[in-house]
Amino acid sequence: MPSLIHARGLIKRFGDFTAVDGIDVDVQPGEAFGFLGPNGAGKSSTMRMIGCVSPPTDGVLRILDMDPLRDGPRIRARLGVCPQLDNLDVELTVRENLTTYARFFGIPRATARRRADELLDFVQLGERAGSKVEPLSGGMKRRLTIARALVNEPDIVLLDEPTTGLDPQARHLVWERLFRLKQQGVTLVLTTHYMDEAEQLCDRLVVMDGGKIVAEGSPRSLIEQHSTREVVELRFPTEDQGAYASKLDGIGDRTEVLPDRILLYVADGDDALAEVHRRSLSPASALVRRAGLEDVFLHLTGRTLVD
Ligand SMILES: Nc1ncnc2c1ncn2[C@@H]1O[C@H](COP(=O)(O)OP(=O)(O)OP(=O)(O)O)[C@@H](O)[C@H]1O
Repeated sequence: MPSLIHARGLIKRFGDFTAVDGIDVDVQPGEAFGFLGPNGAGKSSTMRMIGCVSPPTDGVLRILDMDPLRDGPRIRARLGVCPQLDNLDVELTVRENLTTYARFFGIPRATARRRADELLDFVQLGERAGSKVEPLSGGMKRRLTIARALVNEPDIVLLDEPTTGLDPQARHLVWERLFRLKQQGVTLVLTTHYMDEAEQLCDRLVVMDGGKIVAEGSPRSLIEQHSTREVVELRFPTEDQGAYASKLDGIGDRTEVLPDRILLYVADGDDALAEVHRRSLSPASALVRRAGLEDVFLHLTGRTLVD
């Protein structure tokens, strides 16, 4: 089966600046695929090319086996798009936001109304169908935007930073709905700079930095390839964490010195912490945790995902 999204050497330039620098991507039907990277990595620029609203500068891009330059409207009809900033119509009610959008796709009025009600139930906004958009919370607006993206029963749903700006409870509710969609076999393509979001939702992801893909794989395989199993986070009572780094020599595979803490990459965190104490070092705080995608990003780029 051909990939739903196929990119080779895909480039987006703005004047002299290269925002997306020759990336290769393949997304298969039913997959939840992620672009993980910090602000400015080129994720949104990539999504806009996939969404057929920004033409590639160079390279190959096929969406649903069509050419975005020639077949933009036909492709867009089969995409659901949830942009980074909610662009709901505040003049309309919650339900009208869906039924009006459905009209763009030529969906008959009665079908649109039925589908709108089903989708509002799905995103748990059924009781708000008749209310205006403005008083909804950020999480509700995001769920409504997701419902709107599903109105045309799309083959691919594009979500640009689906939970940025939401509080933890609202994020979990969005994740839970997206997980349901995934279980229904909907192909999800999302961008995020939250490693927990990528770990929760993505079957496969690419890590982007400076317009390039620096790694690709499932969250688990990326962590296995680029990190030890556990990490010990040590905070020493000093302005200069680096002063302690040499005292930790030989503990674990690798050490990362951050402005506010030192990370020890180790197979067994408790053993490593015991060794720290044997060396008579007294960190102000010590935490043993499992390695995650943040550690992968730090290892590959020397930087953290969220500054
Ligand atoms: N229309 C534009 N004109 C000029 N530069 C742009 C334009 N759009 C994006 N850029 C630049 O391209 C780079 C990549 O931006 P992009 O929005 O794709 O990154 P991102 O990974 O999605 O980050 P964010 O999370 O901030 O959206 C940034 O340096 C941005 O300033």
